[in-house]
Amino acid sequence: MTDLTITALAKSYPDQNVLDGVDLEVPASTLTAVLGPSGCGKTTLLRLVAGFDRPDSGTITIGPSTVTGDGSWIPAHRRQIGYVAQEGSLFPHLTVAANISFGLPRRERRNQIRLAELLDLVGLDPALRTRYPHQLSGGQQQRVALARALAPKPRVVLLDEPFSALDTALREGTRRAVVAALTATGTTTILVTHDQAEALSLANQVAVMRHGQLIQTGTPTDLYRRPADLELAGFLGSTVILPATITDTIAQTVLGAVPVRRPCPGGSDSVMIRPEQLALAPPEPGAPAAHVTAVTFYGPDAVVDLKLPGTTTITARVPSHQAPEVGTETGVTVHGTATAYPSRVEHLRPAGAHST
Ligand SMILES: Nc1ncnc2c1ncn2[C@@H]1O[C@H](COP(=O)(O)OP(=O)(O)OP(=O)(O)O)[C@@H](O)[C@H]1O
Repeated sequence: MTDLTITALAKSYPDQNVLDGVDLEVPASTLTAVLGPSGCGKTTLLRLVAGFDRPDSGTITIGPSTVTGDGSWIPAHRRQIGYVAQEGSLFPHLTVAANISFGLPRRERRNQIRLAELLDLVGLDPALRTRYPHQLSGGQQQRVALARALAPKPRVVLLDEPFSALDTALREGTRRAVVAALTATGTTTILVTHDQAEALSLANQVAVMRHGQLIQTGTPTDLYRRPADLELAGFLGSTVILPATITDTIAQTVLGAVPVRRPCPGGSDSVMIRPEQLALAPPEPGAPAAHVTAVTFYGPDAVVDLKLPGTTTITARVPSHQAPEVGTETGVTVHGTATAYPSRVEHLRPAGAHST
């Protein structure tokens, strides 16, 4: 069941078209990440859904109600929406308990059981209830902000880059606590982020925004494995792009025959794989070997720069304990399938292959 539907939404400012025909369906009780670079229109989209701004055209429907468009306008406070901003949204002069209770209906503000439930939901120690925001870590503050947003049992929660101000150590635990609370309450959620790993790891559905349009919407695995174009492939992660001759569903590449996920309408002469799909092993006698030109150690894994016969260079990502020595020769095999793209000369190095 779809809980939130956005149709042909457009918004411009005097000097700029910010949203240009956005369509999005967010299924009930799921988390959709809207992913895009800074300035692409993510916050504008959230503000229109929340009812803080009006669009130029288009409709927004929450459950059975059209809240914007088709002659309807439901103000922000009647949309049953919770909003969590990047940082600093707590009232500095109120305790944790008072901040969270502020989100409760007036008759429930003294309900200590509900307050305890909300603290538990977001994984906060009840002892923190008497502290003020400046006495909390950034991660604790964001959990309080979420508890306050969830207090009135909203239909939809909007998260505007809620983890981006946290340092790496706090970010992971806070993300997990927030998603656990949203899942436990079955809340329909939109998260906007410019962080690919965050979108891919947290969301049920990812919608990628570019210049005010959603260019592809799908599950995280779909997007990562079958991005709509090579620019999006590179935005979502590192790529290995190889020239290929494709017959039916097999691509002949410098690394041998690789199965292709889907044929490319109009033909194709390049395929994309991810660096972690490359496995390195001692070269087979007679088989082409690659020369290891650099190894970058990242702890659990390592990035290995390889020069193939000719002048082609590619990059593999392997478990760090399997990384070969710089200067040695290695065999390279491709695991899994590749995605085919129409010829895009500008994405290829003069040598004919490329990895980012
Ligand atoms: N009130 C406004 N008046 C004029 N221009 C605006 C206004 N609000 C946003 N913009 C412009 O619209 C564009 C999109 O802004 P928006 O905040 O939606 O992007 P974003 O993707 O959320 O970026 P970020 O990740 O940096 O927050 C930007 O170029 C911004 O300068």
